[in-house]
Amino acid sequence: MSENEVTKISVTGSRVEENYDVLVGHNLLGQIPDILGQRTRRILVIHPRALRSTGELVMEDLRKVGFETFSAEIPDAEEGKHIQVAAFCWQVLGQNDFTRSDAIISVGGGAVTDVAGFVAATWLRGIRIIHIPTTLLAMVDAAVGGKTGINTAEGKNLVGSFHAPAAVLCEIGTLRTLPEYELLTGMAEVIKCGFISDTKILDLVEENPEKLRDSQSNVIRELIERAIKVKADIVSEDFKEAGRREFLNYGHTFGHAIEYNERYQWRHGAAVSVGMVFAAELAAAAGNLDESVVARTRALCDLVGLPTSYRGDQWSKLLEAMRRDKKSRGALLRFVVLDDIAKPRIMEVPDDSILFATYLEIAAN
Ligand SMILES: NC(=O)c1ccc[n+]([C@@H]2O[C@H](COP(=O)([O-])OP(=O)(O)OC[C@H]3O[C@@H](n4cnc5c(N)ncnc54)[C@H](O)[C@@H]3O)[C@@H](O)[C@H]2O)c1
Ligand SMILES: O=C(O)C(=O)C[C@@H](O)[C@H](O)[C@H](O)COP(=O)(O)O
Ligand SMILES: [Zn+2]
Repeated sequence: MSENEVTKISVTGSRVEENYDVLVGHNLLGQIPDILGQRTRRILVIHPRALRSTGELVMEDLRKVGFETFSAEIPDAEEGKHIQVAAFCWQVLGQNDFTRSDAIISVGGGAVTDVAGFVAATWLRGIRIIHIPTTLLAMVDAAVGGKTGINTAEGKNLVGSFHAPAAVLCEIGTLRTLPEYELLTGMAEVIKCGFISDTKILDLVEENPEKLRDSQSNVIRELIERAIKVKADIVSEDFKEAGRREFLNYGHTFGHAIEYNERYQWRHGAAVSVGMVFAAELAAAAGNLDESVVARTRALCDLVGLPTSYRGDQWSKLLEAMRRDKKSRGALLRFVVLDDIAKPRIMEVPDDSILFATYLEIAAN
């Protein structure tokens, strides 16, 4: 594929507002006027400080084609996924008379697309948002499926809504400034898509370890597109997570508990990496997954430089956090597990003892 080619991956939900395109490539901002249409006058660009200059470039481009622009600079990473940050954005929208024909653009990683998406979902009960994800993780996952959310004192992503974006513009060039560790944590969600659906992703990662640190490589581009296709396909079928969408939560029950327990000092992708090893060990302990898949999970995460173990003295706190997972039903914990690669299913765990035994498998000494 030539570097300048733009790839379009469509999400095709059952309702009109659940249909949108994810574009991957370079120089995509020119698409914005067509996506928003002629009635849009005002655009709020939400970004963290680290993306200030990118946000300014986006606003400059928008002004040139006649939009009135405003910006909301928000705290970095998980600090941004807070109700007070949403309230600050609502204030900017209110003070500048944003109407239902106006729009928001998010510029940043998954934390920004999550909170900006939540602001868009709630302002006037819903206005349009275009995501410009600037991390690998946000390109392949956070910006794509219309899940928006903020954290509360009790847990991760406990408040949010489903609100599809008008479009997602994955400008590959924005990854040039992304620190290497952030690129690699994004690989956790890419590998997740490999385990739940597209085996070729796992082969590509294993065969090209040296390319994984080069955000502009053809391998990263192919991984981005394959992971987006996995997510777009699932979201098209089950936008509001009534069934198959739960598979996108592979590795997240334990992963979110780590993030919460670490007060968000661990990156999401790093926590999901340990969570995938936990889920693989759980399925193996239940006698449903071959040990070779557990070993492959550990080897892939190791290859990418992602963690595969966690502190061994935190069980009761982790279990308490996992009870608040959205897949729980009453006292019943539910995990996404694999019967094999690309064969995910839900496992209901009525008894904590198998979970504790699994915890011992991933506990660091
Ligand atoms: N809604 C969903 O479906 C979904 C899916 C996956 C993850 N998430 C959420 O996404 C968040 C994790 O996203 P993330 O890993 O992108 O982390 P992040 O948004 O915290 O960004 C990581 C860091 O990279 C910096 N950064 C971002 N882009 C940059 C760039 N181009 N150059 C330099 N620095 C840059 C950010 O400022 C931040 O410090 C979590 O909150 C997770 O819950 C949501
Ligand atoms: O899109 C989904 O659905 C996912 O589960 C994708 C996950 O990677 C993502 O981290 C999501 O935010 C987790 O959602 P939650 O419902 O467990 O909060
Ligand atoms: Zn995730």
